[in-house]
Amino acid sequence: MSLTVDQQKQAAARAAIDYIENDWVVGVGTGSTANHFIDALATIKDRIDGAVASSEASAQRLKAHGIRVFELTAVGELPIYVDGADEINANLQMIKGGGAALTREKIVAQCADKFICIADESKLVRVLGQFPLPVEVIPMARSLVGRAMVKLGGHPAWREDCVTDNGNWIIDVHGLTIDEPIKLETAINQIPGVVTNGIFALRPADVLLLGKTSGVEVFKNPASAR
Ligand SMILES: O=C[C@H](O)[C@H](O)[C@H](O)COP(=O)(O)O
Repeated sequence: MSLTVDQQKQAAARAAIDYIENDWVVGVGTGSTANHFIDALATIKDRIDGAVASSEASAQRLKAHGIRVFELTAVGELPIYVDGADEINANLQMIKGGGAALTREKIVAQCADKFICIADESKLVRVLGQFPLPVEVIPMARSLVGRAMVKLGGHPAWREDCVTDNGNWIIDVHGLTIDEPIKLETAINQIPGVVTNGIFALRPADVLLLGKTSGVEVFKNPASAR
């Protein structure tokens, strides 16, 4: 058996189904790996109550499968959140937002008791930052935030063709070596006009289901009690 990258994503997504208990409302992420998870969730839709989506795209896909989609405000807390990542390190800290859904993803993840990251093996890195760091900004703050990112050692690029589900813009910051993810996540979020940035270190994943060419490997966050 030698799984392709897409098969690795699908295998990780299917493995996440084992963590879903009856009558749960499931927090659902965004992206190609999360799409595999939504498709897998459809196979057990009769034993769950529904889902909370982290993007309009995921909400549409869930609804197309006949899965009930709740507003987060109607549910409050969630037992679980399942999502992909652009990069993840050994502490299960991540870069997310390649699909511009980072802010809603961070909000839904924060409401979840357990965060399961599903990813193909290319996403596992030693140090975060090879993938350009997405930062969601209020449009009028784009230049201000860009200059601040240069001071932090990055090379910002405006994702010109992108408006987020929240009506904001994305700056992708290249050239960062993120040795201290919590520190940088916190620092960037202090810049006026930043909605949030794509470092998920203050709230890392609890479990990583990593699809590899040989199958799925499970990593547990040693710092997590969940
Ligand atoms: O905004 C998008 C999300 O953070 C995704 O989870 C991330 O980009 C990974 O996407 P994919 O599963 O397509 O690699």
